[in-house]
Amino acid sequence: MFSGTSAKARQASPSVNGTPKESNYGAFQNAIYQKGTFGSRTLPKVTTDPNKLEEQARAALPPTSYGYVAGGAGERATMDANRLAFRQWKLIPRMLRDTTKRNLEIELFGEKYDSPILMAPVGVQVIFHEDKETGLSEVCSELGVPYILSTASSSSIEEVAEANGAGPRWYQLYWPQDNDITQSLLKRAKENGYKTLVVTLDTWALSWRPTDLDNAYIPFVKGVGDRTGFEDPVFREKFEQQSGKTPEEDIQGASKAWVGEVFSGAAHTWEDIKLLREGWDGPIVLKGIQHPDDARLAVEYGVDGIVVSNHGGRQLDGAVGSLEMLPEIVDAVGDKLTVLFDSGIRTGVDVIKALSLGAKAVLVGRPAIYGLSIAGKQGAKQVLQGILADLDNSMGLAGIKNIQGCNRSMLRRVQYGGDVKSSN
Ligand SMILES: Cc1cc2nc3c(=O)[nH]c(=O)nc-3n(C[C@H](O)[C@H](O)[C@H](O)COP(=O)(O)O)c2cc1C
Ligand SMILES: O=C(O)C(=O)c1ccccc1
Repeated sequence: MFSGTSAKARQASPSVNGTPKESNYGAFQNAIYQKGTFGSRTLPKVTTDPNKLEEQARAALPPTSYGYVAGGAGERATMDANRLAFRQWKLIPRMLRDTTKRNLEIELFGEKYDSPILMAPVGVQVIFHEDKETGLSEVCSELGVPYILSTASSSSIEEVAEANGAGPRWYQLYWPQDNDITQSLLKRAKENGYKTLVVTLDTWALSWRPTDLDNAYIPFVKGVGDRTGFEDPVFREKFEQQSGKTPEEDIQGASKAWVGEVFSGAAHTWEDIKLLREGWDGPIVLKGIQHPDDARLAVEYGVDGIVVSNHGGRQLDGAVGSLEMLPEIVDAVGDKLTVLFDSGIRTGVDVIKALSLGAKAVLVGRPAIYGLSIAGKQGAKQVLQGILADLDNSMGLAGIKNIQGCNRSMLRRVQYGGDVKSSN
């Protein structure tokens, strides 16, 4: 694989006495050119073109898995809106600022991170590649990218912690109805070194997803992606008491019970945030916020952060593009809690736009999963490295030296949106 941006390599240039740590994500770009020009000509198996990635993944995957990751809700109007929202902001580059050396470091909840990119929680990764969550969390650790493990994972909380090793990891909660089960999940996440809790609010029921409906494809009713539940001591005990069987003896029954716990009702309300606090002393981040008033409520209820997200257009169709809401939300609460962003990030420039509109960091979903689908964990690593290299390079070209340099003075809102996709 290409060298250049491993955590090890970057440890060679730590920040000393407050001297800014220099990024070397650009080494990845150089390595690709070198290999192609002078080397074995083993060019990247995974395309560097953001507009071709989805197509490569389609060729690599069974139609059901492809439909699951690439699909969205309804007529995909929210998915389109996510990309169009990015097209409406353009960068205004600055010159003669000597940005040859950049620093991409950020701080979230008192912890330093190498870059403003996190791996979004994505469930059932085994349907994309056998490397699944363990493999992806391993390469995220190599890149210093925080890995957010989904409750709907196909690897266990414990296995992922081991694969992720010393890497930063967060835990995403699909919030069970039963508080005993919730507390048990929080305890396991905490014991296994997950530092921040991300509570997803927008998927208390699955949306109308035509591709999956036409394929009649829903992995977790057959036990795939249900390990978190099946292995949970409290869920097991309750299920066994009720059915007289272990989850393994009655996979269908246990799947139904587990899906019922996490995806079958909107019983939670703002007051319930207190229940989460009982079992979690670390930072709590609410994922799926789109309305400034909900952001204000998040402040009122004392959470530490939010992810401005519409779940990558996979939940409510016809919803506003996620980036569209970001500036308003930042204006409403940006100094009171940490605002993160996702839905539609495809390039390094997208990252600059989201940060310039006030997000402190962004989550990347589908692109990394396409990489995983095409070439396993190394494929996912290439995609994430590519976005990091593009971010680093584009910051330099725009005249931005560090993350603080990403601000609204860098942006112009335009009327022309252009196509959702362009090709060359
Ligand atoms: C296949 C797939 C599975 C997902 N599973 C989860 C999940 O288990 N939990 C969650 O909070 N979000 C989940 N998401 C949403 C992502 O965390 C993220 O919000 C979204 O992918 C961001 O949009 P993007 O794909 O355009 O980057 C999933 C997304 C995809 C594509
Ligand atoms: O598909 C999703 O978007 C998602 O969040 C999910 C829901 C259930 C299981 C796995 C992923």
